[in-house]
Amino acid sequence: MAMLGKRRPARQRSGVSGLHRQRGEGHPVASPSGEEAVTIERLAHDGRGVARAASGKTLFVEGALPGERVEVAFHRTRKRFDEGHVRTLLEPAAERSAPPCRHYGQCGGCDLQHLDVAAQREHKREVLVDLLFREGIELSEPPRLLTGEPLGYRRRARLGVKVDAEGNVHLGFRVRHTSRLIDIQACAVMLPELSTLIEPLREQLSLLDAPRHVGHLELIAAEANRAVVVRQLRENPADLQRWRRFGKANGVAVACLLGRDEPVLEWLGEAPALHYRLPGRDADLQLGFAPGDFVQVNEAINRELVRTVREWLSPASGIDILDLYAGIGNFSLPLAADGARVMAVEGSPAMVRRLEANARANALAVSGRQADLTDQVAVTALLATSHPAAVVLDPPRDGADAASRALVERPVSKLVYIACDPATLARDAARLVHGGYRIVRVAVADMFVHTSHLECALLLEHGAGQPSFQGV
Ligand SMILES: C[S@@+](CC[C@H](N)C(=O)[O-])C[C@H]1O[C@@H](n2cnc3c(N)ncnc32)[C@H](O)[C@@H]1O
Repeated sequence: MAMLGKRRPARQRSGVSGLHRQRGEGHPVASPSGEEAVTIERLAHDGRGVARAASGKTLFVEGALPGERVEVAFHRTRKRFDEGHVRTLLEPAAERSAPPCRHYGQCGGCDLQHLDVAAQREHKREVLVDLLFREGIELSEPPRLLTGEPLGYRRRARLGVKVDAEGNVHLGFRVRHTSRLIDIQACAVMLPELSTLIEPLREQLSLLDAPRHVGHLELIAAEANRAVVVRQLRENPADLQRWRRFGKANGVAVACLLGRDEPVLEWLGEAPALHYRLPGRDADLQLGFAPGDFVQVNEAINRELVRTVREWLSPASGIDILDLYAGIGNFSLPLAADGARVMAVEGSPAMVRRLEANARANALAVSGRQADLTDQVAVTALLATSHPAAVVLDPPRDGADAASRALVERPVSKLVYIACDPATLARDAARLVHGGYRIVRVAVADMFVHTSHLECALLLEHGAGQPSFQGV
């Protein structure tokens, strides 16, 4: 039986990771046009190509892939590295793929569309492996990949709204690294039923008295309906009336998030029942949510993630599980349906209420608690009072520094750690492994296809006995 997560002294590996160059060496040369031409050696964690510049410095190149010869346009010089983008593609890599979105290259949303999807996934696996390696954890098996459809997967998106000096209204996403908006007509990674709202929304904005008072629009697709949340910075009754008409004409629920400092949500019409479904042991589970609640953005991958957590914890025997950073019960409810007794802890009081309502609606005995999980004393107290056999930990990007310390102080037999930031996951995993846990399963979920972001999950075990890793 292989040990998946092995401790070794932490050391730097390569400085960058991901796909490695396939041909040529990284020597810089001056091209006939006088631009600097380089061969890309590998992909950085953020999806940029990495080469060595003529100056000897490391060069990060947006839009470049390992093995490619590219002419680079420099846009920033720093002390230890330079940054640029591809001016001319001299020799493309075999993995280069035609970006599926017409806004690629300008829109800052998807930075990996030029890379074949299978290679994107391989890169994401390597990023996680590399980050763990740098923390002193060497995996003996590659992470399991959880994949879904590469396009049309986003069930939520926030579009920026800006009015320029000429009074033209812009609706779209930010240009990478800037606050500028690029107008978009459609989005290839949004669910089609959301993407088709973009043009009607642009037209609607142009009809408003005060489009400058709209900060952004949030588009939400639920199981049975669609909603648009208008971030309305200052009230305008005539515009609210226009939004009501927009909702009726387009078959979407419209809400206003009104006010600057402490905005209040108001539905312009009957509040819709927003929910999504998850498979449960005996029947589907229905999870209600409200705008502002955290909801995993990719429904198919979320289902895979939930299925994986259930499989790893196999809670049919009625074990006690503590779900930390529980949201509206995305993991708590399916685990409770499998037979576990779940205590679910979440920081947002509104989401705790929603979680409890979801548990009641699905006839499941999940107890909800509100707590700040960045408080180590609070997490230790939760572990002491609930005596869980297993913990699920799904923190935001900052990771779970306090919770991982508490989990070392009061170990549990099984711990599933889910993360949208692999760097903070690797940091916390190092503490847990140092504190006596072993990594026995690893998964990378391609939740954000065509971007360099990744979701990942670890199963860690504590206590006697060898880990029972059986392959991916
Ligand atoms: C990545 S989401 C995961 C939610 C849920 N597990 C799911 O899969 O939908 C992280 C959750 O942590 C909550 N959160 C953020 N900071 C927190 C804190 N300091 N204490 C407790 N919960 C917090 C957020 O409200 C959010 O629901």
